[in-house]
Amino acid sequence: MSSLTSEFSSVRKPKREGNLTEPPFSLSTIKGRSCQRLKFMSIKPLRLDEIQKEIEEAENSAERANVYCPPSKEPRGCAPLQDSFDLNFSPLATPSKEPPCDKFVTPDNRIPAKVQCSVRVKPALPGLSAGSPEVSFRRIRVNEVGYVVLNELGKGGSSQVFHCFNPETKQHRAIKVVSLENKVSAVGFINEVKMLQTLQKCNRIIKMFDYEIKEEEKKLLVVLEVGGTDLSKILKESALNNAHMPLYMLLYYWMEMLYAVRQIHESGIVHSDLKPANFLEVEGYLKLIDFGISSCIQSDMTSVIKAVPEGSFNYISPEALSSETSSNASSPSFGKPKYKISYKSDVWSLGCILYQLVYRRTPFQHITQIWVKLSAIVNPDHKIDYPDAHWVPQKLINTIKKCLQRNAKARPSIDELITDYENMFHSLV
Ligand SMILES: Nc1ncnc2c1ncn2[C@@H]1O[C@H](COP(=O)(O)OP(=O)(O)OP(=O)(O)O)[C@@H](O)[C@H]1O
Repeated sequence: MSSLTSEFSSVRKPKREGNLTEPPFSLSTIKGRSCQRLKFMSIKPLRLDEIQKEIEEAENSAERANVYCPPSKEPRGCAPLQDSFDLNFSPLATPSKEPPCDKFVTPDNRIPAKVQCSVRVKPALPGLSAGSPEVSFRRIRVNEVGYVVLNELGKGGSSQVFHCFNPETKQHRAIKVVSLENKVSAVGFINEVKMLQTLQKCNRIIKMFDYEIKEEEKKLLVVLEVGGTDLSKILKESALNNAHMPLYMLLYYWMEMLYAVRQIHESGIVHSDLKPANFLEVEGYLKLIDFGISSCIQSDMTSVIKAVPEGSFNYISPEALSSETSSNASSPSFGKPKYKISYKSDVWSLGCILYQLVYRRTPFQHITQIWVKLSAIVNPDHKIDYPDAHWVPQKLINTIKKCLQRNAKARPSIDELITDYENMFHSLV
């Protein structure tokens, strides 16, 4: 953990929850991938997260059935009553049998329906008669601020996100609990915290209120504003309906994505992993989350060089898969592959998402063999299919075509896409 600690020490730790604003950082890192295995691949996807995630999820499914509980003082499951938060509600009726600690019971009044608490009978505690129920909550402490865990909001490769409640301030928060066991993905999460700090002034970026590294437990806890559904879940639901997404919804999501990405590009940041799961609905807006592999671009540059390909397979740009090698023999990177990522790489990913909003699949999703898929993405002779889509204006299909050009320079900028969108919108109303 020593290298991790030093990475983190460059990030100022806020004492208490508050508004975080820090100067930009210029760290470019890798997240969640196996560099060793990549050495043996002819086409090297920089990011094997999807595959790794599935394997890890399968391995850890039993463990993840339980919510996070700091291991130090309390046994997994129930905390002693005196440590519980006073939420000012009556305990539940005594259950006839002692339920297992991990079984949650949901009280039906005074607290939100989704609140989960554990109940066990423990006789002869001060103030409680024998057989009285002990009601305690799963809790998470971040920099001495206590939060009650309400329910799980989502999972990532090495993280769980919980809906939490601060009984003192009565505020709802999302707390991301990240395992730092894997040093490679830990670097990505450190990058994410730094990027989030940089972007706190932007209203289309998820708000981060606080964070803490629990070194002994090898956990990073990040306190965020609570969002609703992410765009991938919205798309899945819409696909289940077996109907096209209504045009007004489609345009709304497209506009929201453009405004969110414009904010990061204006801040000199390339996201590099734009996909529906990384756009979260918060109070009617779409906000960006997950900056694990994003990079700062210096003001006098237009691109950044990466050592390995990065991004999710169905949204990754051709340039993130095509390596160039340095021809300068005196350069330390001589002979090593380099991948040139620019703002236009995000535009490609946005084009893939817009394609998915229209056609309910991504442009290369039908190619199941991974290497065939990656070859198709980089191959200019592979023509992307644009079936008839009479339910959307042709201008929208043209926008997708402009975004999905293999020549990154030919793609429009975010500002141009916003102008296109506004013109199209005005012609529709
Ligand atoms: N602030 C939030 N409010 C509500 N839900 C959230 C919030 N943050 C994350 N989630 C949910 O949790 C899921 C996982 O979060 P996130 O993408 O940040 O994790 P990750 O570990 O970085 O993921 P990945 O492994 O894909 O990089 C999201 O897709 C989303 O559904």
